[in-house]
Amino acid sequence: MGQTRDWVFIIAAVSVGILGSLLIGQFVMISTADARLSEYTSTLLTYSVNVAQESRDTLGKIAHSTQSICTESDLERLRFLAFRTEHLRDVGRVEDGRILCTALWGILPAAQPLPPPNREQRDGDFLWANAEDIGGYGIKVDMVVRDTAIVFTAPIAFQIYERPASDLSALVLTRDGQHVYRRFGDTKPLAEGDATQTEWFHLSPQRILSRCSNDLDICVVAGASNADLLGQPIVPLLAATGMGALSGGAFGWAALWYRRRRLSLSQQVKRALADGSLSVVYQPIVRMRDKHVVGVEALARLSDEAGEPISPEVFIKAAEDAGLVCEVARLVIRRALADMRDELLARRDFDLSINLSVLDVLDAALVPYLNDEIARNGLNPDQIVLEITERSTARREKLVEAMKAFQRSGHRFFIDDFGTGYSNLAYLASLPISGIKMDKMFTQAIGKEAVCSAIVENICAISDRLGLDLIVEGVETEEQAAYILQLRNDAFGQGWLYGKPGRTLPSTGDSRPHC
Ligand SMILES: Nc1nc2c(ncn2[C@@H]2O[C@@H]3COP(=O)(O)O[C@H]4[C@@H](O)[C@H](n5cnc6c(=O)[nH]c(N)nc65)O[C@@H]4COP(=O)(O)O[C@H]3[C@H]2O)c(=O)[nH]1
Repeated sequence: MGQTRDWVFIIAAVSVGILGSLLIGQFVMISTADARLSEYTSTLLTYSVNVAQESRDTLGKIAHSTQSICTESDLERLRFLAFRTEHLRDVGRVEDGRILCTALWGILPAAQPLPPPNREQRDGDFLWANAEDIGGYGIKVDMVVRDTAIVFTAPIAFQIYERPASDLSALVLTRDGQHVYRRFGDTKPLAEGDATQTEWFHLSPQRILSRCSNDLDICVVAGASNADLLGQPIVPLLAATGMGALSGGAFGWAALWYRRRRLSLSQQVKRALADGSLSVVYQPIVRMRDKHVVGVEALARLSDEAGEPISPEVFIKAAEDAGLVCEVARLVIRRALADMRDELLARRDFDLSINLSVLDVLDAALVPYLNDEIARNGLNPDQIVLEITERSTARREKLVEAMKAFQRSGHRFFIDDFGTGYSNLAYLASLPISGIKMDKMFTQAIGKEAVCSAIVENICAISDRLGLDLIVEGVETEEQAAYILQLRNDAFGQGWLYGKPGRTLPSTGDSRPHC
């Protein structure tokens, strides 16, 4: 059942991955198409406006001429104007709807009647698009007439736009769309389309964009039709699908693995609590100047099904997440008090340090539990040292209150892993503590990293000034011990130099490692 559910989850993740990658692919395609379309529309509009502006300027110059029309001097001026234009083929004169003369043809032997115009503009200009058989030569041409002036747009004026890329098309037209100046490519989809389709939320593969001139009655509606991922060649399509399937599958597998690992970790803690296989080891704490053992730290141990040890930092976190950490604390307290009972009773200067998580300290039922266990074993509460590592400042006030409850019962607190996380100096002042444990990362940097050595010096000096005991963690070499001792002669030490964590109590004063 569980396996079937896992497979369904993986298949769902693969499907989501494929869908996601196809969606991303489609987004990439449309944004690329939109960028091309925007560029194409802008350049075509600019070009069309230039052509129209040249027509208008030339018409203005001819219409406002004071010359009598089609006289030799008028023709000379027309030729001059025609010669200077870039996008016009010819310019001329009309009267009563007939062409009388042009710069190119001179005076026509017979005046040529104009066909009815396609459009009359508000400013009085008449427009013809593709007017046929002008001059009787079978020529198709675009023309504009103003008063007695006529200009003919050069048929090749838009030549560079005549053959757009196969997926592009465009219409150059008036703002109301009634008069089309030019068509490029297959403009059928443009007539049917919606010019807002380049908005990001339109995933349509047919992209349409419309832009208009601010000054002239000219707009460009352009379209790109190649923004369809599914219409692409099979290889990139398969590649996108494969990538999506792979990433979806990998994500699904990783999520399952993470869930299983977390589940199994908390289940292992639960089982170990039930069958008692969660064990406790003890590491000696010594007075560094004479290596006299003054106490032990109880450390919880858990192994996986293959017998491999699981780091306490990992399973304690899992226990915290699964709401089991208070049970772990009770088991460690019960075991450690029983294991160390004889030594604690025999030596009043011998302490037992127990790690508590913040959740343990906040657990109001733990104080009576600890007191009951101490009383049951006939021990002194001041021989029990509680170590906490504060990693969050969020519940500081509550934490201080809870710590005071333990303190009232005679227990002492040490801040563990001092120098990491939030256990800073300002924090020290606010906590009811007897001492600090300097994190092993500083000890192990002694003689190697100048910055850490400086921190060690400061920790030694400040703890001394505040009257706090100092336990130095992770002492592995005589050099580290010597360095600490010249800073604080009364420091306590814990580390492999004095003894590794072991199941049994290290014998008093013995500095040899216990494994
Ligand atoms: N490299 C090196 N390491 C040394 C040396 N001397 C001691 N250590 C290791 O340093 C850690 C000291 O414990 P901690 O700072 O309280 O840090 C502890 C403590 O925060 C937590 N922990 C362990 N047992 C318990 C428990 O019963 N309850 C709670 N809440 N936390 C626990 O897990 C942490 C890690 O515990 P361990 O893996 O046992 O790791 C232990 C110990 O094995 C040394 O010379 N060199």
